[in-house]
Amino acid sequence: MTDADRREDTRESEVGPEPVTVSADGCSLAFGDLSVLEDVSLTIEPGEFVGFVGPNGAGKTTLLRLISGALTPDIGSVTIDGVDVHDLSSRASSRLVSVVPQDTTLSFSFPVRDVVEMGRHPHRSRFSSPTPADHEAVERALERTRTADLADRPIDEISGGQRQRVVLARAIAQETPVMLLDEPTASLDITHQVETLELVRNLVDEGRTVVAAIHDLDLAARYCDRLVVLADGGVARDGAPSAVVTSDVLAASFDATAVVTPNPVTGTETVTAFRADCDEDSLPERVHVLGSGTAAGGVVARLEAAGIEVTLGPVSSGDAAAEAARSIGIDPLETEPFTRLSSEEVDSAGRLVRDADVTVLADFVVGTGTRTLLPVLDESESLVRIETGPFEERNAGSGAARNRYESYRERALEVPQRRVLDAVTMVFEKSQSNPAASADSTDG
Ligand SMILES: Nc1ncnc2c1ncn2[C@@H]1O[C@H](COP(=O)(O)OP(=O)(O)OP(=O)(O)O)[C@@H](O)[C@H]1O
Repeated sequence: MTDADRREDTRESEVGPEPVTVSADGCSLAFGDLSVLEDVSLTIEPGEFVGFVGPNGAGKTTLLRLISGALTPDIGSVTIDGVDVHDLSSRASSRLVSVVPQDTTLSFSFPVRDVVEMGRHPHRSRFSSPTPADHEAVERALERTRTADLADRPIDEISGGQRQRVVLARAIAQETPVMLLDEPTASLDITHQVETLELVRNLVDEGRTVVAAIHDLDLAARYCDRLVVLADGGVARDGAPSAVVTSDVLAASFDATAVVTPNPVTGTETVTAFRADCDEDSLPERVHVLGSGTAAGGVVARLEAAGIEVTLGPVSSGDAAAEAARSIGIDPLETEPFTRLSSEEVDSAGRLVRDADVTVLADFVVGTGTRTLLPVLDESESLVRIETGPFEERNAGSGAARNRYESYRERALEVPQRRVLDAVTMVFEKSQSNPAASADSTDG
């Protein structure tokens, strides 16, 4: 054993067993004149899965590279379990931290198994052959990433997504207490995205500390314990996904118009972002939505995200639109399903329509519950309608009421169904085409 190896081994034993803590303390870094990170401090606790999120160019990769020791901060330091990463030999640091880079292109043509086996190098002394334990670790990593069937293929002859899983396998075979992943799901199809993040989650549950830059906020919220938003050179927000993935944070850090609703299946935050292509000063202040289902729910969410005051109803309790509205803090005018509206309910609906600058009919159904509502539409200054399926099917058997509704349909500005989530744009178009918004509006 050389002196250098002995020094490395001493440092390795100082680092201690897993799990470990990662800390960045007052880190600043500039590339020439471009300041990328300024005074960034954060601590990642042992066994935590932390996601770095933020707009393009915010410094997520740069911070990961600071943590891995590939870059040195101009000011500040990064420590892993109290040891400055720059005091570690490259071998010692490779036994502590594995990295899956954003660009997984490799400049050689080795078989996949050999690439994964490279993850074992930090565990062996130079020039020694792989041990049975090394072989086992490699096979386990191939299995866990479902790349065993690729093991004999040359790395430069597999797809980008397959290569990404192989590079993750190499990092797993490295058996480090800390893993740094830069966009680990970027080239993966939807099944492999979920599979990969569940695998990472398992690695975390086994005690590893994982930090990953992730663009997909829904996936980040679903799998990470904690999210750190990087923006404008610093940590803009740091906390549990539910505290970080909010429309306010997205507006402030990503300059995004977005609505955040609970995913109906996972219960975690789901982000729906929209184009910001309207002149906000010309938008109506208040819009009433009449309708049901995901069409009405989507319109409500979209308008609310644009800062418009939105009302909804009457809508049957339990309807998807009512649920969507409530999840973003809007109280709909709710009624019993399949029952005639009371005169009070019709009056309330009339008030909401009158008070709104624009009324949106979103998959409005002319049924027992809603036919008494039709006269209320006369109160509307400006109608927009969206139908995401055949009107005839939805309203089959509605008889005379249906004929009456047809006249309102004709008056309404029709928008194609694919634009349900462009509700702001269409409402904007309507208010532009009808600036006076007079009570006797007959345009359409
Ligand atoms: N080696 C480099 N030399 C000069 N500038 C660099 C270098 N690496 C990154 N930058 C710049 O630093 C800034 C941060 O880049 P970084 O890759 O860390 O951002 P990111 O948040 O990971 O972005 P993305 O989401 O697009 O992957 C960018 O403006 C980028 O152009």
